[in-house]
Amino acid sequence: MAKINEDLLKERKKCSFNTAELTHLLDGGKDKTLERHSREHFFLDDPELRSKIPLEYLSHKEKYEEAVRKSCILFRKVQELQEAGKGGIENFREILGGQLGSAILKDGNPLTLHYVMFIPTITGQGDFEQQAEWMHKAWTCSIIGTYAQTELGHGTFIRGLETTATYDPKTEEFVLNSPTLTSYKWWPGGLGHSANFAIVVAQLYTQGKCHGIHPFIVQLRDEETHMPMKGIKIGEIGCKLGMNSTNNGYLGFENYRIPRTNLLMKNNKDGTYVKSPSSKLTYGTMIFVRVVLVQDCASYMKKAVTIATRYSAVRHQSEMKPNCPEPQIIDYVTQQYKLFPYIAMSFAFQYSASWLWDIYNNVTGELESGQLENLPELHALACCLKAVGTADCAAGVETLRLACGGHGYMTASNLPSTYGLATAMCTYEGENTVLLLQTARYLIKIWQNKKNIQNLPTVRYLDNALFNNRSYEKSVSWILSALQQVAAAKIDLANKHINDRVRQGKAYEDAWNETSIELVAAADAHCRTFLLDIFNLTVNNFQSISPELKAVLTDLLELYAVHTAIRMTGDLLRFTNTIGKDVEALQLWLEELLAKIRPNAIGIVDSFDIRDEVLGSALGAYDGNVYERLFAEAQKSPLNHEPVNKSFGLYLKPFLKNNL
Ligand SMILES: Cc1cc2nc3c(=O)[nH]c(=O)nc-3n(C[C@H](O)[C@H](O)[C@H](O)COP(=O)(O)OP(=O)(O)OC[C@H]3O[C@@H](n4cnc5c(N)ncnc54)[C@H](O)[C@@H]3O)c2cc1C
Repeated sequence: MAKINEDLLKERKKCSFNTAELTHLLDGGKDKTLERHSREHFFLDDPELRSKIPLEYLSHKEKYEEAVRKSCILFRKVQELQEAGKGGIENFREILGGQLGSAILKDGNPLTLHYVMFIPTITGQGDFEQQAEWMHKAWTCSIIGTYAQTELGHGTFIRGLETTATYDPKTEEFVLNSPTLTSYKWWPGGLGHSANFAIVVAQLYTQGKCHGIHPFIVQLRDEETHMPMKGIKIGEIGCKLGMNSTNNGYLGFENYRIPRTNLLMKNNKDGTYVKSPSSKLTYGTMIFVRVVLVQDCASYMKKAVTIATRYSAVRHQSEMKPNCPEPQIIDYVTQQYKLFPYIAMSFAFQYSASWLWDIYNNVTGELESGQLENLPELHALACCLKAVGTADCAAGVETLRLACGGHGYMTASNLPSTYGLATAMCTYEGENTVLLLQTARYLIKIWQNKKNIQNLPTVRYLDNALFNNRSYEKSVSWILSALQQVAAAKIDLANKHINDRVRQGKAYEDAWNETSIELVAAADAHCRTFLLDIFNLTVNNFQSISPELKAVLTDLLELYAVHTAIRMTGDLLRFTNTIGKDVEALQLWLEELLAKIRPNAIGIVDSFDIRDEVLGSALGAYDGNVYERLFAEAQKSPLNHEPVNKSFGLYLKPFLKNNL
């Protein structure tokens, strides 16, 4: 093993708790940690899954080809695990998500949609015969699918999609068409050149009537030659801010015929179809993906914060006192403020994600037995957690990148591509503002009718939070109560403004739109109370952990609470009993917590136990040999493989000589 940087060695000695204890707690037990290690060993120690040349130096085409090569090996290995009886959802979670997935395929996986959307949609929306026909082929990867919903002209508003599927009773087929340029499918991952099948969402026409959007299974390419089928116009959409190997594609149809049985829904022979009684079941897949995204937020945040915190311990800069040695940058309080709140936030995301996961499983169980009452509450919560989680994660990764100064701007820090992955999450699977408005719609409904509110655990607090008015005290419970009061007041005010506007003669929809800035803020505040509430409950419920670890987790909980409160200072002053003196007290408390966390910062990020291959960063490796690693990475630049580049002879030399 390489020599460990002296500063990191000292930091590790300072740590007041057992890092392995925290690792096991985060993994859900020692056996889970061992299971994760064995999975990491299985994937990360396979030389075939390493790239010989850093992705950044490959052309767009080469990046894609390398990603397909690795994806195939990756999924073959998953199949191997399944055949050995070691299959489980965790393998898919890890290799598709923020840990192993982004370590092996830094710029995205062109086959992800096959597992994340194609298979779940067939499971969720195909009838028994359709599942029998397609699931085996899909699971064994004899076909590769994607999910084609978004079009050039419409993403959020799916009822506005323009692709048509017109039933032809003579041949018992649907005829697919893209009547306009804006009706071209645009964005689906893997659609460009990877998938040969897709779930296509299109407007269903039968007997001259439109029945709205429906999902169809559509073959895109020949299973042998991979040539596009006749009537299919297909390609890749081009370069993006990040995720450049996910092969996002476009797709158009010209009188393309598919069998009637490819409509994913029970429909009878003559095409007069019967709508599924429980279309709400499709919410299940959407909620599932959002739960996974909140987990990914925790993963990306842990990665970024590990990189930036280790780097901050190794990096020395400037003088704090004249003629004293340059301090580690982690000793600047402004630096601590850029790092530690995001360490705390990783915990908040992880705890809320696991809470959401448990509730999701309960509600899915209820759905199967026909109970739908708890679905709206879960849906509202999943929407706002996805929106607030991804927005905070993207902003956090960017803050952490800036915290690494110039070196954070290097792709070798792995912070730029982590940002690319994080910020994409703000848009896909429901654009964030739109999702917050969906949560707001639920909150307004609850506000207007509080009859059953005590049976709804995530909104129960709204019953009387408007009157909390607790005088300041230095406790998480006070902050929670104040945040709840803010959320309630914002919902109340937005509700009042909608009603005022309606009273002035505005249509409800216009009143809603005119109030939507406030509605989004109300949903955001509601979500932040939830994140803090769950963090608080989780830490308080830990029974069998050591007092040293409990103390660290309490520091992080308090930091998360105070940081949230300070970010909402204006709201606290406006809607609660808080006065200027209390804000000053909060600020002092924040500074006190930063100082308390300082000696344990490296220990905490070490406990995340993220392998160097997953961090993929010259700045964040366990050994802290930042400068050596940066130098080694620079040597990989193809420009450094020859002492003089040909552009000298071609352009520079004539230019220099002309200027003589
Ligand atoms: C990396 C990436 C991968 C993707 N992968 C897929 C995929 O595999 N399959 C697929 O089908 N799609 C995919 N998409 C598309 C994605 O689902 C859409 O981009 C997303 O749903 C947002 O829709 P939009 O682009 O039409 O944005 P728009 O809806 O046009 O949003 C633009 C702006 O309008 C605002 N806006 C829109 N509607 C409202 C409203 N009702 N109220 C207030 N404001 C509103 C939004 O807040 C936003 O600010 C992907 C997108 C990205 C970035």
